[in-house]
This record gives sequence, C-alpha cells and structure tokens, in this order.
Amino acid sequence: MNAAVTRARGLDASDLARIAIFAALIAVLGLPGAINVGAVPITAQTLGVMLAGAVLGARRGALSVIVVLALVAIGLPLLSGGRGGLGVFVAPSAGYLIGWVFGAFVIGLIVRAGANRPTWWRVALGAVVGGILVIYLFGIPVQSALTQLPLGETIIASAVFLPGDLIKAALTVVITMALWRAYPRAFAWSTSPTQASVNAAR
Ligand SMILES: O=C(O)CCCC[C@@H]1SC[C@@H]2NC(=O)N[C@@H]21
Repeated sequence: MNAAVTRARGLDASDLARIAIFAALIAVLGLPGAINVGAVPITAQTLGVMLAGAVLGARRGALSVIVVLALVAIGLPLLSGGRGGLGVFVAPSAGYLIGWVFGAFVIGLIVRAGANRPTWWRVALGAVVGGILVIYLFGIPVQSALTQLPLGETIIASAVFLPGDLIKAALTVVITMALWRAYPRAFAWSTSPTQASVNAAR
C-alpha cells in the first residue's frame, strides 16, 4: 500500500508499523501458553490488548487486535496454546475475542480523553474499564450461551480471571508510563511531546 493511500485512510506508514508491532506483541504473549481453568483460559494476551489501546489509542489499538484476529481466522496459531482457525470464533471464549477489539478501543478513548499524554490514573482506569469490564461484557454472555451455564453462574465463574487481569492492568500502567518516559514517540495519539511534558509525567 503506498503512502498516499494509507494517508488518505488516516494511517501513515509509521502507524502501520506500530499496529504491526502491537499485533506481534499480542501474538507473542500467547507463547507462554494458557492456564486452563474451564471453558475459557487465563492468558497473558490481554496484557497486549491493554497495552495496544493505551499506547496506540482507540482506533489503532483496536486495529492491532483486528489484525491478530484476522490472522487467527485464516488459521495462524496465534492464540495461547497455539490455537487458530475459524473454530475459535464459535468456542466459549469467542465473545472475549470480540471484546478484545472493543476493550482496546475503550482503553484508548479513556487514556486519551482530554489529554495529549498518558497519566497513570487514566491508564489504570482505561485498563480496568476497557481491558476488564468491556471484555467481560462481551465474553461472559457468549460463554454462558455456548456452555449453557446460566448467566449468573458464568459471572461467578469468571471471577477466576480477575486477579490475573488486575495484575495485567497494573503492568499496563507501569509499562505504559515507562514507555512514555523512555520513548514518547511510540504514542501514536499524543501530539509531539515536549521534553517538559515528558518530565511532567516522571
Ligand atoms: O484464547 C482465546 O480463545 C481467548 C481467551 C480469552 C480469555 C479471557 S479474556 C478476559 C479473561 N482474562 C483471561 O486471562 N482470560 C479471560
């Protein structure tokens, strides 16, 4: 795709590179495998989803998740445990996968709202609302429908994800703020940060 076409769609070559890097990060976080606790696994990949939204912003963050899901759909084994193919989209964890897209989007919205640089509390709020609540909002009803476990029981069962997801949200804050200090240009959505604004985040 040439520069003129990507610019016309609002994405330049550096955006595409960022999206590809975060898609790769999400995929790499699947390599350690999953902890199987029932129909839906505990996976580190949600850390990548949270980071994509916080660093790339809503649209680009969601796009990086869509890239991963598209590659999974055509059969690449990029989900934890080396899973891929269309079957994962009709499995009990399918709703969570769709939730990743909206979760990354919401994190980006919250981190960016009214700000041109990340602050730790916005990243924390974004990670909890987008990276946990929004993803659960999509995931739990689909899990309930496909496992035929009543919604209330599925909600209770999904509490097993919370400790790990809260740790991932905390890691998202630490990594995002460290990246902002070390390499603010990574943040696709921030206006060219001055050293003063970087220092203010220290
Ligand atoms: O690999 C898949 O098929 C999707 C896994 C979805 C896992 C969900 S995302 C939210 C919650 N946190 C986890 O660690 N696991 C579940």
